[in-house]
Amino acid sequence: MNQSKEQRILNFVLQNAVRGDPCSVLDTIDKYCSQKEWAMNVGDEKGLILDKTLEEVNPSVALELGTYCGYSAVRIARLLKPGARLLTVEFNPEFAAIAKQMIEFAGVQDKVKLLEGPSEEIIPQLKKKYEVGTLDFVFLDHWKDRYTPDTILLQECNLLKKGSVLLADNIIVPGAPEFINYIRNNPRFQCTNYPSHLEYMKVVDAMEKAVFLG
Ligand SMILES: Nc1ncc2ncn(CCCCCNC(=O)c3cc(-c4ccc(F)cc4)cc(O)c3O)c2n1
Ligand SMILES: [Mg+2]
Repeated sequence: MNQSKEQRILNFVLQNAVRGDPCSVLDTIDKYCSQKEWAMNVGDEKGLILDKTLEEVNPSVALELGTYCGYSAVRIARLLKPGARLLTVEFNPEFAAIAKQMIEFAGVQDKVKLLEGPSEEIIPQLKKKYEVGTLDFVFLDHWKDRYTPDTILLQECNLLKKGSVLLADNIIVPGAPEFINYIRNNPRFQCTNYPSHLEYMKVVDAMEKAVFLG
């Protein structure tokens, strides 16, 4: 049974990156996915926008929707202050297994909790089952047509507070037009667009930041 692309990415990291060094894991994934096989990691260019947003917010509790191979989970966790934590949601069991190993190899497992399941099921469990009060930061990188319903669900579950920051990937490609329409016309959010490029490609993409005004 031949390997999946995600397994090949993990193996390349295990063989070429430095265990316990998150930056080397990120650089190694970027090297593989730009030179050998494209994959839907947020990547190095949009990754810098993610980094800058995280440094502004300095979250105590962060949520990621769509873990994939764990690239952005490692990227986020490496910037978290002591005691801060990331909850990351992935419903594909094969991807979750890959991401778990990636997160452990990078040495950020103590900061990251990987939750397996669809966001629509996990979000309503965050307060009681995962002892979340409110979320300081949410990275949306899962099904693009789930960005809006999950943003509404986060509000309904009282998981956002004044100042909570959402950052959404792939505003142009694959695109999240319904989310953009929802969030930019919602007076409870202050939006900022960050033009960029699709990971590892010369294709235009963008990220959208939305600050919850309470
Ligand atoms: N509800 C729920 N709950 C939890 C979940 N966990 C996973 N999922 C499903 C996530 C499925 C993958 C989402 N990501 C993308 O589709 C994506 C695609 C591209 C892309 C592809 C081809 C192109 F030609 C160009 C661009 C680039 C990106 O950066 C992307 O992030 C969940 N869903
Ligand atoms: Mg993405």
